[in-house]
Amino acid sequence: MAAEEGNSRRKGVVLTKPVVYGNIARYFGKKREDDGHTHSWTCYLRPFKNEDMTVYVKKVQFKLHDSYPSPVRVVMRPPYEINETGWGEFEVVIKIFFADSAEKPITIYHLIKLFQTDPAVMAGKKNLVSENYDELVFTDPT
Ligand SMILES: O=C(Nc1ccc(C(=O)N2CC(c3nccs3)C2)s1)[C@@H]1CCCN1
Repeated sequence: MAAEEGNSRRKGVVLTKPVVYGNIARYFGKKREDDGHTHSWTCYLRPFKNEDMTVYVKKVQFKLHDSYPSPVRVVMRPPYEINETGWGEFEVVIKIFFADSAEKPITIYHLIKLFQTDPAVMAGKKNLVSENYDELVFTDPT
């Protein structure tokens, strides 16, 4: 009988990695003359608790709107974030690639939020924060 093929997956083990993703934004106070941009923003993927994500993340790709130069931005090391400016809200596609090549990449969709009714945010006196909590779940990890 052929020996059972070695399988390095740890059956029945589930690893959960809590993360936060989203953006902060700040109104310039007025439209920028040269390009019409009105806000600076940072789109990010962070661990929910302080931990080194490089243990299990190989790289994080942020796909911006095609009107941005080099819209596919790859971040190899923390902080996994993109700093940009703009004038409107659009969807960023965040794709997480894992150190374990057996793990398929995970895709997260985040709408860049710039506008909020809070007067301090509207006046550019306070950052807007738009973020979500999620958990990356690995079953039978290697
Ligand atoms: O706003 C929206 N889409 C946007 C896509 C890109 C935006 C932006 O802010 N920018 C492009 C970027 C640059 N262009 C040239 C150099 S960088 C600055 S906004 C939609 C339209 C209706 C509702 N939301």
